[in-house]
Amino acid sequence: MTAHLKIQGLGAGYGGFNVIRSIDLEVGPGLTVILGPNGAGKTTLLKALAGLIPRTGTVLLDDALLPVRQSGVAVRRGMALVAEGRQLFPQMTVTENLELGGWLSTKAQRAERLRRAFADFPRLAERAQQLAGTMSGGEQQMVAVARAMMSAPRLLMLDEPSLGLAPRMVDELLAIARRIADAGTTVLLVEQNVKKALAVADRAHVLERGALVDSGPAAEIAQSDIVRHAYLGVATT
Ligand SMILES: Nc1ncnc2c1ncn2[C@@H]1O[C@H](COP(=O)(O)OP(=O)(O)OP(=O)(O)O)[C@@H](O)[C@H]1O
Repeated sequence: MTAHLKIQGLGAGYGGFNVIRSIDLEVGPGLTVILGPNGAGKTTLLKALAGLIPRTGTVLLDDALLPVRQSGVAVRRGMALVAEGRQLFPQMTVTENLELGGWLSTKAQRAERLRRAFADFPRLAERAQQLAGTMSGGEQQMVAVARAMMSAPRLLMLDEPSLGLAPRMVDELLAIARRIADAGTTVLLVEQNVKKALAVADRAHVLERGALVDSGPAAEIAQSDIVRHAYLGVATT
């Protein structure tokens, strides 16, 4: 079930302007977090990987080249993205939103995955018939993650899942990401909650102005000067 992503010389941006430049990155099994300040290009990186915007360079998923700007192919190959803002259908129920996540699967697969989603997210099972738009921010984020899991991805990309959520909900969502990684799906997480993200991640990369400036095991990155000073508020001595 796990996936291995190999990115070489990746560039991407908007209207001819490259936001990210020549990124080399490997993402293996477990939970990998991308950290970085606002505007560093984290969302752009995930969008480029998902095939939603043009890119240069190569992206290999389990040694097979992923075509540019073909998000359907990326999904078929096992990649799922939970974008910032969740993008649920607010007038549809939780169940209907989840079923849409299984659009590429058979009816039987969809039923089995829905059963599993409700087992993994009991809070959603209780609210199966509730309209997604009436749920709390944290619950909506859970629906978005559960919906992405309906495609049984081997690589799950999460763009700031904890944005705007209360601390307890942030903990819950990061714990969900950890559980998904432990269950065998490779997870690539973009997160602003640096301390909490580093506590659950296996590996971390720091993106600044479109380039990677630090990479390593999460525990080491948590101790690195760049992260301690710029993101964890530790005063320079
Ligand atoms: N659709 C777009 N068109 C033009 N420029 C864009 C577009 N989306 C993002 N940008 C620009 O690209 C740069 C990187 O944005 P991006 O959203 O990737 O950063 P980020 O690291 O995810 O930031 P944040 O943490 O604030 O979400 C920013 O300067 C942003 O203004």
